[in-house]
Amino acid sequence: MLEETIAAIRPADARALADARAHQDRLTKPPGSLGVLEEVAVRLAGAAGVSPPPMPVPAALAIFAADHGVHAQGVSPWPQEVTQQMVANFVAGGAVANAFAAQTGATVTVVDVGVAADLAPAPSLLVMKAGYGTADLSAGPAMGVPQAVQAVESGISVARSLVEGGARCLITGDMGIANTTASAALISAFTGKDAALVTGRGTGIDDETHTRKVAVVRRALSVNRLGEPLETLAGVGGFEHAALAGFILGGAAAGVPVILDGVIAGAAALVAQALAPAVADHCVAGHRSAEPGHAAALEHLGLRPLVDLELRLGEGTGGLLAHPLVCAAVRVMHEVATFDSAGVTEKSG
Ligand SMILES: Cc1cc2ncn([C@H]3O[C@H](COP(=O)(O)O)[C@@H](O)[C@H]3O)c2cc1C
Ligand SMILES: O=C(O)c1cccnc1
Repeated sequence: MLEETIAAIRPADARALADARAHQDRLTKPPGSLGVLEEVAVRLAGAAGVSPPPMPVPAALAIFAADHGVHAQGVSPWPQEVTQQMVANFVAGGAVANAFAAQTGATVTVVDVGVAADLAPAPSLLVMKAGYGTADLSAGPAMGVPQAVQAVESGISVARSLVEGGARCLITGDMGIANTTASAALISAFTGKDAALVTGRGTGIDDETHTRKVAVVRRALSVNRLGEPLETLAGVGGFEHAALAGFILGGAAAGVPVILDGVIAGAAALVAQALAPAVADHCVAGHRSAEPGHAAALEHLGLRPLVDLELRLGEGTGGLLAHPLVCAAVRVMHEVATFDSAGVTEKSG
């Protein structure tokens, strides 16, 4: 399933890109006046292979939840059980992600890919466990490569079934106490940036905890074999990173744009990009998180974030906030008159 998905991902279509740029310049506005939004619409045209690209509605958020053995190293101030408690909150509709999803009309699907407990069944909860939390990545591999592949394929199948159900835009979400530690390790491994530069304060840690977190990330990078993308993922990643990488690949393979959330999605997108370099053509960076590793990941992916509101929450919140902007960018391509059709005189010279 993974190989087939990778093989189905096409780079941006040059003809659709050129058509979209030309169309932007015929619309009744000074060329370039919509700034970054013009580039967003052009990117979506390239990804879809047609200009104008389809409207990215309806949108579907998938929140991948998992626990982390590295939590035992004291890298997060929050107890591990907050992961499962927040899953219950998502399915009850009580989290920030639910409020933002309602605001933009996105559906919310929660996927247990490795929470360290059995959760109460709920209609919006999919159980696709690759394990009950990862092993401590600072002591050895977080998971086996077969487990990583299983979680990646879970993400692919969630993307596929959301698209089969009518979704025309996928938004990434995550929940997993201590997952900013695994994110920093993945980002350091894939970008080559030093652990100290990409390790942030997650949910809010003091200086002493931050120093310990950087040391934990360094240890993770030295005790694990970092080679093939899946080996690196299995060594220092989390089950939600693996599933998110699959979700991103699955959306791209299905021809549907994927709006990335924050640092966890950024780390997962690096895995996806290492497996299928063209995948970034199908992604939109929803926002830039306050986590320093996120900017490093986006730079490596060649993506420019749409929103910068100092968010540091995850769950998909930054991706959800960007969705109306992406919709507006595409709507312009469908609905704005051209100079010819509206009888507006173009600039001279
Ligand atoms: C109540 C609560 C809700 C959250 N929603 C997302 N996160 C975010 O914070 C966690 C990562 O930060 P760290 O690595 O510092 O533990 C992840 O679960 C992420 O999704 C939350 C964290 C908390 C505490
Ligand atoms: O960038 C994020 O998405 C993020 C930052 C801090 C904690 N959780 C998530």
